Amino acid sequence: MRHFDLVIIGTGSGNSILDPRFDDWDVAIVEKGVFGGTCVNVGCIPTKMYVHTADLAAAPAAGARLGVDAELRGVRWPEVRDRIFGRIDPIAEGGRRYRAEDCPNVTVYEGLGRFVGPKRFAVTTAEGEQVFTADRFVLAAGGRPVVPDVDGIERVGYHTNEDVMRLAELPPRMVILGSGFVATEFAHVFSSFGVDVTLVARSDVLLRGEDEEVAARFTELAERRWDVRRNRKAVRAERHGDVTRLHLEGPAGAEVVEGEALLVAVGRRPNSDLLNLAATGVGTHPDGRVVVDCHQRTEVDGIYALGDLSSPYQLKHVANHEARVVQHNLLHPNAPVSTDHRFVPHAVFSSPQVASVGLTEQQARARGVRYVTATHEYAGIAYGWAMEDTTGFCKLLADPADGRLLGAHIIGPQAPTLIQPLVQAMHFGLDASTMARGQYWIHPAMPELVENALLNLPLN
Ligand SMILES: Cc1cc2nc3c(=O)[nH]c(=O)nc-3n(C[C@H](O)[C@H](O)[C@H](O)COP(=O)(O)OP(=O)(O)OC[C@H]3O[C@@H](n4cnc5c(N)ncnc54)[C@H](O)[C@@H]3O)c2cc1C
Ligand SMILES: NC(=O)c1ccc[n+]([C@@H]2O[C@H](COP(=O)([O-])OP(=O)(O)OC[C@H]3O[C@@H](n4cnc5c(N)ncnc54)[C@H](O)[C@@H]3O)[C@@H](O)[C@H]2O)c1
Repeated sequence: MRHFDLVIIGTGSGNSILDPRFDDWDVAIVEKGVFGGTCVNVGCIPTKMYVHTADLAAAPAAGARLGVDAELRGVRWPEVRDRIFGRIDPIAEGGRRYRAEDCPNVTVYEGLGRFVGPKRFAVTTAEGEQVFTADRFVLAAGGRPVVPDVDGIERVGYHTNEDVMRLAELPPRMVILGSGFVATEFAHVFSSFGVDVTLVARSDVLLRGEDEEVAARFTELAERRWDVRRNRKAVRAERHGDVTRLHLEGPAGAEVVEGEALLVAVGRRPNSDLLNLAATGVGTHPDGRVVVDCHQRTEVDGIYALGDLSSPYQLKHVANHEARVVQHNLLHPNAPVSTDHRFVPHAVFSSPQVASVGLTEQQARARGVRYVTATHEYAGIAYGWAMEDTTGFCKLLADPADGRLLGAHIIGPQAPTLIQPLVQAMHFGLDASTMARGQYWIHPAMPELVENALLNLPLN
């Protein structure tokens, strides 16, 4: 039986571990699907290529308020789709070819893999079952969309992020089940392209993980744009010809929403259940995440895990960071480094955009943390006037004792870019007053939003 120095399961973030320092290691890479994983193929990259295109499609409608009468004449969906995947698909194929043909120390196994004993792994490939052992494993098997338990849903031909970006044509109407990142980003994309979107939320607000004021503002704005059904439970799905009907239960009783397409976006679960981890003794949390310590080590010596398989964050920048930690710890097991998950930011590329880092106000309250808070609106800065923005704001929470930031939340144009200096301040322990007063802020640029929010904090 073949024995490797290292086996990597999953070619998303796991594939980035191998660099020239591993050239004298005998390595196997296992992939059941498309090379490159979620981010490049069905996640971050294509969605943001669609979001940018959607922002352009939505711009004419936004111009009227400013006295510019532009018109959207159409969106050439097949062209948009083929442009995007014309860039994406060759990356996956190139990545596969590089590992399979140009890396002499790497053996690629294409197929579903699982443990069949302690540090013993089997892959079902086109050539049959391959079984091998290794000293070290990196589990980077990611996650997959959750499909809720709704009667009939398997029969109606629902979509997920894995196929909705490749639709043959735009449907006239789309029902989106869910109200988080994926639901609100695709609602923006498809509605900007002219699709009538109905969003079905189980919760009272959309983006319920955000700071309460941000979630409330986002929900209010979403209701102006989409048909939003909140506090609804989907109970049954059925297909009539080209139309999918989703039966809901809500505060006002039973109702039905319908569309030519149904997109399911109710969260993702780790792929740990595919790996038969019990055979090698790797443990999982009740939600399926692989248990790791601060060095990304599982409970079994020599087996590491990273990314969506083990992380509560399900974000690519977190998976990348963890992959770098695993890379170091494979090379230097006696001097391991730890992951730093203190200030993990995220952004939702919907419309409006949302970005956040650190504690929300409801978390600060629940944890009994002492905090002061301040808000500044885009309408209160010069560039916000230029845009005639009336809905966006930046909200900060800070520690009254030392002025350090505890949390930052932005809803509005360029939020994912505007938040970055606040992420930096939190990481490097910069207090709000020094950050606001100790540097120039370009006038009249958008970061003046952050400057003013910092100055508004009631600190000594
Ligand atoms: C629609 C969407 C948009 C997103 N946008 C963003 C964004 O803008 N910013 C952001 O930070 N994050 C975003 N994310 C999240 C981000 O994509 C993930 O956090 C990240 O890609 C996880 O990387 P990973 O390496 O852990 O897993 P993956 O990239 O999912 O890689 C896991 C790989 O393992 C393979 N695999 C699984 N099980 C097995 C097995 N048993 N045998 C063999 N192979 C196996 C899979 O086929 C897959 O290729 C988005 C996610 C989605 C769904
Ligand atoms: N911009 C980004 O960084 C980005 C974009 C997309 C996805 N992601 C990552 O992918 C993960 C998955 O995204 P997601 O949007 O699928 O999950 P999510 O956790 O963001 O949102 C899922 C939503 O679905 C709701 N829900 C759960 N079950 C439901 C049901 N049966 N019916 C109706 N609603 C239900 C939940 O209340 C929740 O609000 C995210 O948590 C995020 O980490 C990130």
